[in-house]
Amino acid sequence: MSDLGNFQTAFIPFITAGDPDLETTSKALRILDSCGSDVIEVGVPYSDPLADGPVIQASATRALKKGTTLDSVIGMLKEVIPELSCPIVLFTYYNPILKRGVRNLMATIRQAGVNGLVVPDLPLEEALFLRSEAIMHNIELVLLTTPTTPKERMVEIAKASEGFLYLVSAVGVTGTRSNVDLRVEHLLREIKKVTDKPVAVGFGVSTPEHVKQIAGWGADGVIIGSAIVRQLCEAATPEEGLKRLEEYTRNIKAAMPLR
Ligand SMILES: O=P(O)(O)OC[C@@H](O)[C@@H](O)c1c[nH]c2ccccc12
Repeated sequence: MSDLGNFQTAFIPFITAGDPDLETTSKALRILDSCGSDVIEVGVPYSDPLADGPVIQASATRALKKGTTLDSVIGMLKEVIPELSCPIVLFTYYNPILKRGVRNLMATIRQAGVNGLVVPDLPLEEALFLRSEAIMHNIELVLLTTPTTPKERMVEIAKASEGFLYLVSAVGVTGTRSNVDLRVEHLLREIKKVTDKPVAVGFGVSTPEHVKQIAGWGADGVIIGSAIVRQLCEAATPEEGLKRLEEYTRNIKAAMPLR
């Protein structure tokens, strides 16, 4: 994944697996892929998503109520990944990994065809252990840095992150904001001084204007989660949700500037 969109700022959508159901998720993955997503983050629903705002929390709750588990998500991915052209990054909190066992998880997701992993609540001290296990299984562990991460810690995170670096653009939880935090421009400049790895910006992004602004500041990729999840969950039926998803994704992709 270290070659995010070479000629165009990369579009990285996030989707909660199992909301409204796993069959719709697999159809949504095909749509996101065919509409030109460069990487897709697939979220494993979790009961205590501390970093998530109301939209993704509600999405995880619905998926869990449908009985979605780490195993059923991996089973669905194993089916659909061979039909996709873009890499898949599994998104899970740390607890389900510890319960399953790090080595077992890495081997299982690799075998399913997953390329990368994001663990939002992973402490940096434990990231290095997880990173070595991930590398052994040819999985890229993507790390996150935030507007409040101290400079020296951000340098360590940038060095250790595989694939790309996730720059969280805003303090707080996920969820669409009306404006992108202007500090992102400075943060991107600071990060680009210490690493040549691609940097993708997420949190609060939802409109073509946001995307153009972030790309104009030099981001290699833009991550959109809550606004993607809303296309599906605000629709009356899964079919209508998939139509809304396709329309929204084409809109955003069209706004991605060439670099
Ligand atoms: O929902 P937003 O504001 O578009 O932000 C992306 C975010 O959803 C996705 O990357 C993500 C989902 N859950 C997370 C938890 C922590 C960090 C990031 C995430």
